[in-house]
Amino acid sequence: MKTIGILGGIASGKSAATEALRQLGAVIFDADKAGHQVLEMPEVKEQIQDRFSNDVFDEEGNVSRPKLARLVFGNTDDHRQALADLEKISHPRIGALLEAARSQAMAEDAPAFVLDAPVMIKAGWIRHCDYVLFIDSSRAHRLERALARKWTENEFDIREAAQEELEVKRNLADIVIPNNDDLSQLRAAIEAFWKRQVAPPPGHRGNPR
Ligand SMILES: CC(C)(COP(=O)(O)OP(=O)(O)OC[C@H]1O[C@@H](n2cnc3c(N)ncnc32)[C@H](O)[C@@H]1O)[C@@H](O)C(=O)NCCC(=O)NCCS
Ligand SMILES: Nc1ncnc2c1ncn2[C@@H]1O[C@H](COP(=O)(O)OP(=O)(O)OP(=O)(O)O)[C@@H](O)[C@H]1O
Repeated sequence: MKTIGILGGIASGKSAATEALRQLGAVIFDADKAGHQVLEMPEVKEQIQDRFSNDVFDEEGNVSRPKLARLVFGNTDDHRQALADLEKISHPRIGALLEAARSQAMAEDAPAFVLDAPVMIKAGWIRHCDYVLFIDSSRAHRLERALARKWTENEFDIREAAQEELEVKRNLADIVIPNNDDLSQLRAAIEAFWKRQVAPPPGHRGNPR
C-alpha cells in the first residue's frame, strides 16, 4: 500500500485532489476532521480548559472552534505560543488516529492511503508518505476560492502564515500537480499519477522513497 501525502496552500484544491484519489480506490485520512474529533475527547477538553480557560467553550460545553481559532491564529507571539500549545495537545492524538487508520487500510489491502494534512511537515507525519503531491495553485485562484467560502483576505493570510512557506512544501514534494485550470484537469493529472505510481503494470517497481 502506498501512502500519499497532499500538500498545497490554503484552498489550493487539496480536498478536490483527495476526492479524486478516493474515487480511484484510496482510503482517505482528513487530518482537519480528525483534529475536530480530538477536540471532543473529554481529556482534551480538560487540557484546553486548563490552557485557554472557559472562554473557548460554547453554551453546551463544547470547544468553540471559531473562538479557539481567534486565539491561535494571528501575528503576535501570544498567538504563536497558543498555537504551539494547542498542537502539543492535539497533534499526538491526531497522529494516533492517523496510525490506526493507516493500519486498518493496510489490513484491508487498500491500494493507497491518502494523508490530507496541511500541517504534516511540522507534525512529522510526512515520514509516513511514499509520495508527496503538491497541489500548485496561484494565490489569486486560492484567494478567490477562500473568499467564496466566506473567509476574509486577512483570515486567509493569517492561516497561511501559520504554516510552512509554500516553497518549503513544494520542495519537499515528489510531484507538483498544477491546479489553475478547471477541476477536470486536476482529476486528469491525479489519474495520470495513479496509473504511473499506484497501479503500475505487473513487474514495474514504481518509485517509493
Ligand atoms: C484552531 C482550530 C480549532 C480551528 O478550527 P477550524 O474549524 O476553524 O479550522 P480547521 O480545523 O477546519 O482547519 C482549516 C485550515 O486551517 C489551517 N490550520 C489548522 N490547524 C493549523 C495549524 N496547527 N497550523 C497551521 N494551520 C492550521 C489548515 O490550513 C486547515 O486546513 C483547529 O484548526 C485546530 O484545532 N487546529 C489544531 C490542530 C491541527 O493542527 N489541525 C490541523 C491538522 S492538519
Ligand atoms: N480547478 C478548480 N476549479 C474550480 N474550483 C476549484 C478548483 N480547485 C478547487 N476548487 C474549489 O475551490 C474550493 C477550495 O478547494 P479545496 O477545498 O479542494 O481546497 P483545499 O486546499 O482542500 O482547501 P483548505 O486549505 O481550506 O483545506 C472548493 O470549493 C473547490 O471545489
